[in-house]
Amino acid sequence: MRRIPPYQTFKFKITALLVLMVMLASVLVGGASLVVAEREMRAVIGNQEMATLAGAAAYLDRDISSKQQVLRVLAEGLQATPVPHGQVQAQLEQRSGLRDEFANVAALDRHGQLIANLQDRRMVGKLNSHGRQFFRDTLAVRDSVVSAPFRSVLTGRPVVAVTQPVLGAAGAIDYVLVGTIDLQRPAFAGQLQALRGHASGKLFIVAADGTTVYHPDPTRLLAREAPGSLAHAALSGPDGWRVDLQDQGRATMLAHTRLKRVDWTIALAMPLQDVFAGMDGVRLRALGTAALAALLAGLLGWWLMRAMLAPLYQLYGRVLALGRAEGDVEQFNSARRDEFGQLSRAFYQVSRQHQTAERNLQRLATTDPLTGAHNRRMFDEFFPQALKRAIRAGQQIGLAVLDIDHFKDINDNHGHQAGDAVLVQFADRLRQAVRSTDTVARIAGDEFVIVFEHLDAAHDVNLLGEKVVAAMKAPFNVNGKALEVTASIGIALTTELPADVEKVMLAADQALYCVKAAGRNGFAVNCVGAERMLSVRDFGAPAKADKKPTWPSSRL
Ligand SMILES: Nc1nc2c(ncn2[C@@H]2O[C@H](COP(=O)(O)OP(=O)(O)OP(=O)(O)O)[C@@H](O)[C@H]2O)c(=O)[nH]1
Repeated sequence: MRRIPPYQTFKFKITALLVLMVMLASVLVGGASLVVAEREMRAVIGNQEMATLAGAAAYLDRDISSKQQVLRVLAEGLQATPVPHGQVQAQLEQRSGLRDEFANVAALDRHGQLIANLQDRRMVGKLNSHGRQFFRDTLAVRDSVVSAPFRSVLTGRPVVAVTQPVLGAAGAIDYVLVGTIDLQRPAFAGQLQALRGHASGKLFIVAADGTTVYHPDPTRLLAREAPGSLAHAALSGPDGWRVDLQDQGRATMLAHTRLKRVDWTIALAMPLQDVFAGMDGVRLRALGTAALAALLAGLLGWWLMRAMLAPLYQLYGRVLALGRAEGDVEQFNSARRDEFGQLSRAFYQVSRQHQTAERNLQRLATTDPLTGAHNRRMFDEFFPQALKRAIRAGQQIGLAVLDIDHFKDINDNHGHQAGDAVLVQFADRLRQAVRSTDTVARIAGDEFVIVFEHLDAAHDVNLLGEKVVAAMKAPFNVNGKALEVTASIGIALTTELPADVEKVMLAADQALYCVKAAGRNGFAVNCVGAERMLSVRDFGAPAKADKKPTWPSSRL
């Protein structure tokens, strides 16, 4: 039988299906978990960034607030003991702590004229800041203001200014103290840099008008941010974080919050790829786990399939053995309660039906349908073998050829059906007359044969002929009518003959011919017996009962 390629086997297909299903399930579950985890992680990271920014904003608010406080305390001191404008410079220089707090502290009279400058007293009188917005605002609100960032004329560095008006005795503004904060001073930049969190994070501060207050790239300081930039995005939305922005072609997470003391927004931008770098590893591990699970499932599936399909392979082996006539169909009558048991029992039933049909066919092929006796075909197969068996066993075998006398007349006078009924009864009587080991066959219309087996040498062969003749003595019952039926019988014996089928049959035929020639209704063992029978009839024995042959057999 043709061998199935391994990849076409049911086992392989089920295993492949199992592997695919496990992989699919792993990918689906893993993928869904990753999506959820990623979303959760975004929220966690976003909230972390917001907390960082809140800390940074609080730090800046405190810083500016403390600087305003320093100036306020200074202003209150100067108000308590008013000094002429010319001595303000000396007052400032006496407060050594001011240099730690500010890049520079200056004083402007009500017209914006520089009346004191801590960093460089030579500038006094040479500068007027009347046009500066923070100066005008301070005069307008009569209180401390924080300026927009600008480049200091005095230091050339980007700064913001914190102001504090000093009031005169009449309550009017006498002069304005201006403390500048260097936006590039290392302490300020260092603090903000430390707050940016992720290495690739970019922390920046932008004023409400779009001017950059702080940026890790010094060239961006004081620059106006264009619409579409991250700074613009931070200014345009409420405090919070988002992941839908691009920065230099890279998806970016932006968190931003407004300061309380000044109208600044502090923001932190980070490439999403860096934020979720850990997720790539998780993704890879999830994939690896899925592949490993699929492999294990495949191996387990293969092993399970082998174990589960073992009964099927056993069944297959039994069918093959049965095909080689090595097995018994009974072994398929399985008691298993599963599908394999069902299949085996179904095969068993079909095989049994097949066997029965075969036997019926065999029987039909070897049986005469009218009389139920064996037919010519069976006799032709059987007799040569019976002859051989008898010769091997050193036994005699007798072959009787029988012909119903004047059967044509029965047909003609009583009808064909009556003829059939005679044939059936004739066969029945023959079977009852002989032993069960003897074989009766109908070989032509009204011609029968009997094979007598297991005859020992001393057996009186005449008894065989007598038995058959006696069996036909009683009238036949045909449609309620009694009918006298006789037969002519020619018998041949093997011990007297060479073991040759043709010759045995010829001898029996010759004996039959002799009986017929002698007037029918009797038997002869070979020809001599027929002659004796003829002589009996010649002696005038008209009644059927008188025709019983009592003579000994002769030899050819
Ligand atoms: N009813 C019936 N008749 C059959 C059957 N087969 C053959 N016959 C008839 O049997 C008759 C046989 O006749 P024969 O053997 O020639 O002659 P017979 O009348 O027996 O004459 P003898 O043998 O010389 O006594 C024929 O008429 C056949 O048609 C059958 O199955 N049924």
